[in-house]
Amino acid sequence: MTAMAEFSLSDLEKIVGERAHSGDPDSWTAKLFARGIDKAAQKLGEEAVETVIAAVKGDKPALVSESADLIYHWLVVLGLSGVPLSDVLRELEGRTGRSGIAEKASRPKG
Ligand SMILES: N=c1c2ncn([C@@H]3O[C@H](COP(=O)(O)OP(=O)(O)OP(=O)(O)O)[C@@H](O)[C@H]3O)c2ncn1[C@@H]1O[C@H](COP(=O)(O)O)[C@@H](O)[C@H]1O
Repeated sequence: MTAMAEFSLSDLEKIVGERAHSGDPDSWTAKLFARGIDKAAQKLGEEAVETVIAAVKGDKPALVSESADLIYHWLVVLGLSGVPLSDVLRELEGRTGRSGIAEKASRPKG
C-alpha cells in the first residue's frame, strides 16, 4: 500500500505523455491521441456522467473506479490541449485560503 500512496497525478501525467506517441497498437492513450480532442473530450464527458451516477447511487467501489477513469481521461484531454497539470495545480493553489463563494462573487459578470 505504501507504493500506491506515493503514486501521484504527476506520475500519471508522465505515463500519458510517454504513451501518447508510443505508436503501440495496444495503447488506449495512443489511440485517443490519434483520434484527437473531440473523441477524448467525449470520453471525458462519459466518464464524468458515470462518476455522477455512481455517486448518486452510493456505489463506493464504482465511484472509485469511475473517478480513476475520469481523472485519466481528464489528463489525456489536458495533454491533447497542451495544458500541463502544473497549470491546474497552480490555479488551485492560488485559490487556497479563499472561500468558494467569495471566489464566485469575484468572477466577471456576464
Ligand atoms: N488509467 C488508465 C485508464 N483508465 C481507463 N482506461 C481505458 O479507457 C478505455 C475506455 O474505457 P471504457 O470503459 O469507456 O471503454 P469502452 O466503453 O469500450 O470505450 P469505447 O471505445 O466504446 O468508447 C478503456 O480501454 C480503459 O482501459 C485507461 N487506460 C490507461 N490508463 C493508464 O494509462 C497507462 C497507459 O495505458 P495505455 O496507453 O493503454 O498503454 C496505463 O498503464 C494506466 O496507468
